[in-house]
Amino acid sequence: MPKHKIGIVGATGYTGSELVRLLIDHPDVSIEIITSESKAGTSFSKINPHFKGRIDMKLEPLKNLADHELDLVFLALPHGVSMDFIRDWNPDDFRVIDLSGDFRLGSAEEYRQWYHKKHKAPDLIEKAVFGLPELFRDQIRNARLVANPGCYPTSAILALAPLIKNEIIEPEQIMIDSKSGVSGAGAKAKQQTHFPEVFGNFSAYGLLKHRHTPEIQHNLARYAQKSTEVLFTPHLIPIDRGILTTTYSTPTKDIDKEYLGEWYYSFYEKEYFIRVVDDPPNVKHVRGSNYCDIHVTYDERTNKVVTVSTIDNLVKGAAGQAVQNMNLMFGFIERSGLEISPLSP
Ligand SMILES: NC(=O)C1=CN([C@@H]2O[C@H](COP(=O)(O)OP(=O)(O)OC[C@H]3O[C@@H](n4cnc5c(N)ncnc54)[C@H](OP(=O)(O)O)[C@@H]3O)[C@@H](O)[C@H]2O)C=CC1
Ligand SMILES: CC(=O)N[C@@H](CCC(=O)OP(=O)(O)O)C(=O)O
Repeated sequence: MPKHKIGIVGATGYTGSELVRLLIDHPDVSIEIITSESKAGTSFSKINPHFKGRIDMKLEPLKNLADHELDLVFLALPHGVSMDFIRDWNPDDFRVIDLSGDFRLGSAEEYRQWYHKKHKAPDLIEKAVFGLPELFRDQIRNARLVANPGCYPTSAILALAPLIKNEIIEPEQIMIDSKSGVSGAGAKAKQQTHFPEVFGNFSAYGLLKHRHTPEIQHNLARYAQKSTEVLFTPHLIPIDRGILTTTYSTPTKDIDKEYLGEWYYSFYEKEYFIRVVDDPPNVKHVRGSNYCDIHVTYDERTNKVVTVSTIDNLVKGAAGQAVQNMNLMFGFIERSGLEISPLSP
């Protein structure tokens, strides 16, 4: 079978480079074009010397996309920039997986409220499918536009879905506390992510107003068909990649700890990338891989269900999940190109 032709827009960024890393070894696709505006004309391996001899192709400007007959384009662009591209896109030309947050929420109004910008392609919001394969697999298969989830929402939604689906917890009293490595903030230099600011430091940010709050609420509600409310606090920690998320929720009924563990095992039994684990996982257990490790327990003293989950923000939290979505959209084996063992220690 001829290989499917793909393009990666924003290939100089962290998630774009990670897409290149995963897709050069994918058996069923060929990378036809990788783009950058600032580094167009430069070879990819010149910017990323670890790819020398692996992928030396030149970065091209976005406008060259039209010179290629593509089956699918990954957009690894900042939010706000993605919707400019998608606004002018003809869905009959190629399918799109957007790694930004532009199409993950429920409406243009919600987008304006949390992103503080007017949405430029509001009619496409409803047509986009939230690309969390474990929960929305059937819709992803037929989608022309997939909104790849944010990294924090991936770790939180996967940890909470079994509890919400089976009405084990109150869906409107959920606390979520997440910690992320610095690559979550992207490759562009910013003061908050500058080495002297981050090294030896640990800080909370985006308190009460981080845009992943509605993303988690909206997509959990969409999955479980009930309204949810979460209080989400992200933190920046001095590691390069990885996210650890802890959730606290109140049970709706008496809880049997053993039943809880068994329910998680059975809920994710067929999911290759979800590992339900007996002890709290750490970020090195998933580093470089597409796994999400999840631990669940119950505290009788405070009557709270607690989950701890970990992902690599650039893989299951971004590029790996995008490849998993592409595999579904093209009818490939879902884990094709993603059977990567974690790098720990
Ligand atoms: N980092 C992470 O862990 C995660 C990121 N995401 C999302 O994925 C997307 C990409 O993130 P990330 O890779 O971290 O970001 P980076 O800042 O590392 O990279 C952004 C890329 O976008 C390109 N770009 C920036 N502005 C423009 C523009 N105006 N026109 C065209 N190209 C532009 C840059 O190319 P150049 O400057 O070379 O032209 C660069 O290749 C974002 O929406 C982010 O929120 C989602 C989940 C996790
Ligand atoms: C550490 C850090 O800064 N993380 C990013 C989240 C990365 C991500 O998933 O962002 P999108 O929703 O924009 O795709 C942040 O909090 O903005």
